[in-house]
Amino acid sequence: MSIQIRKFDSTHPDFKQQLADVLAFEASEDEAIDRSVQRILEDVKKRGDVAVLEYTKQFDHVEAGSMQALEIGGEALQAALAQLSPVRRAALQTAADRVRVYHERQKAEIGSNGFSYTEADGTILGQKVTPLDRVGIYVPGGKAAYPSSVLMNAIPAKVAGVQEVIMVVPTPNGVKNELVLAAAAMSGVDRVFTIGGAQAVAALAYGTATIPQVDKIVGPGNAYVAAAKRRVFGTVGIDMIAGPSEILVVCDGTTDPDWIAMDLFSQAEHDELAQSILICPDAAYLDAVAESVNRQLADMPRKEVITTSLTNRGAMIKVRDMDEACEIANMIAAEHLEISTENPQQWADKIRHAGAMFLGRFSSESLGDYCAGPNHVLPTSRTARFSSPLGVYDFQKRSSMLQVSQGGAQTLGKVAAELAYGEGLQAHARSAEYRLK
Ligand SMILES: NC(=O)c1ccc[n+]([C@@H]2O[C@H](COP(=O)([O-])OP(=O)(O)OC[C@H]3O[C@@H](n4cnc5c(N)ncnc54)[C@H](O)[C@@H]3O)[C@@H](O)[C@H]2O)c1
Ligand SMILES: N[C@H](CO)Cc1c[nH]c[nH+]1
Ligand SMILES: [Zn+2]
Repeated sequence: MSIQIRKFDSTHPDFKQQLADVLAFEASEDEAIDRSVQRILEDVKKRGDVAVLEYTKQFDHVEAGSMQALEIGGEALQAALAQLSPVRRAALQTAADRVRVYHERQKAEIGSNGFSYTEADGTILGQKVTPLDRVGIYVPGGKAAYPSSVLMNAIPAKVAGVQEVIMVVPTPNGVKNELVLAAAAMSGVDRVFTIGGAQAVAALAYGTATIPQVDKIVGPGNAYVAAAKRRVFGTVGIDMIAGPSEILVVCDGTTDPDWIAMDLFSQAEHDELAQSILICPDAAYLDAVAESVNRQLADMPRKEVITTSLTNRGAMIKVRDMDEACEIANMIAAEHLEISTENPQQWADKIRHAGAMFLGRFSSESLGDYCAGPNHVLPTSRTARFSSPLGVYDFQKRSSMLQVSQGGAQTLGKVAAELAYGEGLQAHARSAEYRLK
């Protein structure tokens, strides 16, 4: 099996259009997914647990007599943790500790006490920060199991002070991943249901007889999960659209081509719809990476997923220079951007849009996926132009606080009444005027 990754040259007159085509999902595929997700959401909203059980049978091949049978209790979670080998447990603990330290630092940086200030007349204005009451975390599980995603979702929620974290994770053919369950125990998840896809998102968003409705749903998933989150937004909060994984490598042509080929594989192996792109000013280097891709493919267990992903959604782009590479990187706004160059900071300074930036040859994206500390739940499909990594801030909300003194009511009352009359809103005006002396 060999891979032909499409090659592009930024000097080609149609390059902008070619790039747009590379970045777009097949529109028809997207619409078909959205239509089927809409049906599933409506059905779960109407029929609750019964519909979730049916879809779980259809998509995950798990037949359960009741939704309770799909809940994994606290004891089973603790047992999974206890049964890990010492080496694996230590690795999980190290990752969890590093993720916690990073998010505690983030919480300290963004603040959780709000603020207030007092004006000369005694009026107090400010903002109160409150953790969300109950959140749903989606942990993907269709093609691979993601213990690391349990940590990345649950730890910032608990650091923020969320009372109740409800996790959903599909278990295709009923196969439970012990490391996923152990990670749930380690990160303090409160309840776990083995359901996935749009039906799990619907159950969390609308609530069923068994699954409590949450305030917000966070976490990554495949295109069905992403479409479902998009549709339930408004009924519940969502963090972002974190769909099929993406990696963009900007390289100056001096990193070992085998390293870069493997970095491209690392995201391609997630999903047929994952996207891996390499940009470099050196055409010979792109050829060397293409050769390495085909040489190393033979050793990859997930060959078929990698091949489909790289063939359909992969790209190699020859650019004039590194400045142009950064411009294109900003247009792509990838989930992960590796800047594999000498002095990477000078190029990072030119990047405005990326979910996470990995600077220098030793910062492989995979370290961020598991244990470096920053969150691996990141915006995909160019939404890094306006979205941020999952963080403590996603599990907090803010309320404005106003305590107007009698003196303040005099000054503000006149201003408010004048503007209210201007808007034709009598009650607003009088409500302010009643408090004037
Ligand atoms: N952006 C991030 O932070 C991040 C992190 C980890 C993983 N990921 C991505 O998460 C995704 C995980 O995908 P996955 O498939 O392994 O697991 P998943 O849990 O996201 O999806 C599995 C579910 O998809 C549903 N499904 C599958 N085929 C369907 C169909 N034809 N119709 C309706 N529903 C269907 C099923 O309900 C199934 O339970 C990958 O794309 C990976 O790249 C992203
Ligand atoms: N790369 C994924 C985010 O796109 C996260 C992950 C988990 N495990 C391996 N990788
Ligand atoms: Zn990954």
